[in-house]
Amino acid sequence: MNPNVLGVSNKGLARAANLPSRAYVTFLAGNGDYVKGVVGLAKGLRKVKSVYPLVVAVLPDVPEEHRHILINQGCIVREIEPVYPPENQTQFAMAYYVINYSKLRIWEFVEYSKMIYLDGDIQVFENIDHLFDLPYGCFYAVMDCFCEKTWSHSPQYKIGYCQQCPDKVQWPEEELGPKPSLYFNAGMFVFEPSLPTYNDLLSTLEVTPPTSFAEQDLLNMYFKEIYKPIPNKYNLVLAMLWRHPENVEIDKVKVVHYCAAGSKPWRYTGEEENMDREDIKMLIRKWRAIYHDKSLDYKNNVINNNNKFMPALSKARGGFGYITNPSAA
Ligand SMILES: O=c1ccn([C@@H]2O[C@H](COP(=O)(O)OP(=O)(O)O)[C@@H](O)[C@H]2O)c(=O)[nH]1
Ligand SMILES: OC[C@H]1O[C@H](O[C@@H]2[C@@H](O)[C@H](O)[C@@H](O)[C@H](O)[C@@H]2O)[C@H](O)[C@@H](O)[C@H]1O
Ligand SMILES: [Mn+2]
Repeated sequence: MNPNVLGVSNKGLARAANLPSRAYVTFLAGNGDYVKGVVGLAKGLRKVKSVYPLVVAVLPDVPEEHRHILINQGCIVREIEPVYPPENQTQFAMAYYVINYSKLRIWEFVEYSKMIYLDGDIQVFENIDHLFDLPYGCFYAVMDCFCEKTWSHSPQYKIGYCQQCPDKVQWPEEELGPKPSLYFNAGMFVFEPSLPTYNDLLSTLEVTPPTSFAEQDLLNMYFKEIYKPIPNKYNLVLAMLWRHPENVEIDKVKVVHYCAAGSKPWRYTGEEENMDREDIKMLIRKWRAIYHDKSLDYKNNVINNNNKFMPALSKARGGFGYITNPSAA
């Protein structure tokens, strides 16, 4: 019986069964090689024994074959419609950033009370399930860095100011007005799906002129009042290694974000600037070891649990590596 017919949502079922309705979520667009990033992420979460499923929000252009690869890796694949920004002449920092507005659809996944969003070019090397227990009502993410060329359009970059080292170059308030609010990298964040927030986000998008970092700029503006920075170890933006090494304790890093130019592990050649660094090569090796580890494939991790209750829910909960009955997956 579909729980909704009973007038009880999955979230209601989760509460009734005292199960937290939580999940990781990532975003996949196109028929290119980012699917390898998502497979790596799926296997990485399994390696660290996360108890929550990974939902993959896919655009319609993601081919069936890629969707099956992800389902066979234990992911919950959800198709979303694209979200486009208002007509604009913006030069995004990267032309493809325009598709990243579609990430905003994940606020519609209200069967989950809390989700952790992770870009497909992220890897989780240590369990971060505890972040789901952060207090409700805030938006948690790691602060970004303004020192890469991708920021050359910004006043911060032009004067050499970065929030990662706010005392190095003082922000000239009299000349440029108040210091910018803390700004997060939108490759990883802890959030609460909500239809009112979703509808308000999309309405805000319709009246907001697009800017260089697309949905990342919009999210920073929208959640400014409730944004709470979390430590860099939860989303190591690779540029931090050469821009702010004093802020990085590599042995304590739990999550690595392969966002620097040339650092996508599935297409890494080592030719781009900074890509011949020993720490980069080590992080690429770590990612590839997980990606190629067959023991981390979903089929090798099927665990029957005592699915005595909530068959609908347990399927919805679809543990990550914890399968109720394989045929139901
Ligand atoms: O062709 C693409 C480009 C991006 N993405 C998704 O959008 C996210 C954001 O893009 P990206 O990570 O390349 O941006 P960066 O963090 O490097 O600026 C990726 O991680 C993927 O999850 C995708 O699926 N296909
Ligand atoms: O669409 C905008 C994107 O903006 C962010 O990427 C940027 C940002 O981190 C800069 O600070 C870096 O300099 C740059 O390399 C990196 O690509 C997010 O990682 C990505 O998910 C997405 O939101
Ligand atoms: Mn990314």
